[in-house]
Amino acid sequence: MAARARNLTKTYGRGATQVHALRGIDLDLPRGGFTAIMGPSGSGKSTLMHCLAGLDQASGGTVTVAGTDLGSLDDDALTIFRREHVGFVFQSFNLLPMLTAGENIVLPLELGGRRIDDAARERVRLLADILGVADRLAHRPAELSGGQQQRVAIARALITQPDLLFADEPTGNLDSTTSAEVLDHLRRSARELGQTVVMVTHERDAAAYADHVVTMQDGRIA
Ligand SMILES: Nc1ncnc2c1ncn2[C@@H]1O[C@H](COP(=O)(O)OP(=O)(O)OP(=O)(O)O)[C@@H](O)[C@H]1O
Repeated sequence: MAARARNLTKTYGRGATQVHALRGIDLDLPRGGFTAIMGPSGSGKSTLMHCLAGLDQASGGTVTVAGTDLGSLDDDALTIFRREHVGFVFQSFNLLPMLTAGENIVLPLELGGRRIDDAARERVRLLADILGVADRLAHRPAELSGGQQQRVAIARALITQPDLLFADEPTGNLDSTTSAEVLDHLRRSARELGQTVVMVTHERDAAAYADHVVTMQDGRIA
């Protein structure tokens, strides 16, 4: 199992303004699986993702990622844990404009103090191939389409071989044809690389690309 949540709860605020964003979530994310988290606005999708990714502390229950109980880590340890075990893709692609696509992809390795050796270069080639951006590596983000930028962002998130890749509304800024292309490449990444992918989405069409769909309703899994 790549990740596991047990009786996960998250409460914001106190007293009259208290919000129970998560009301006891049990969830298993199988290694190499592509899971979509769906549900209406305010149902707790982002909160669940943030707790699973170690971006936010749960109020109760446990989250285990790659065998580590996230509740046992302090803030510094959590930051290191995220850098080594978790990848993120957002609605806005967040590529650095002055770097080429290839330089953006290896950035997480450099930030983690790792050398760009032959194995790293080989992984860049493999990811660029699977994500269909092999002929775009020397271009800057401004010279790429939105879909290409998002596929570069996915390659960047996968370069460290994270135990979990989180994609938060990854096609929110893309038209439907481009979205389909990005989702197809995301699914290929899960299948061909054995990467565990968790995607938060509003859209049923997007969720249809996943192997498993988790539907949230008022802080619970429906
Ligand atoms: N920082 C916060 N402080 C207080 N309440 C919050 C906070 N973050 C989220 N909430 C509340 O928790 C509930 C769940 O929010 P969450 O963002 O997880 O939902 P969501 O399903 O991701 O919604 P959307 O699809 O609109 O992004 C909502 O009622 C929201 O208002």
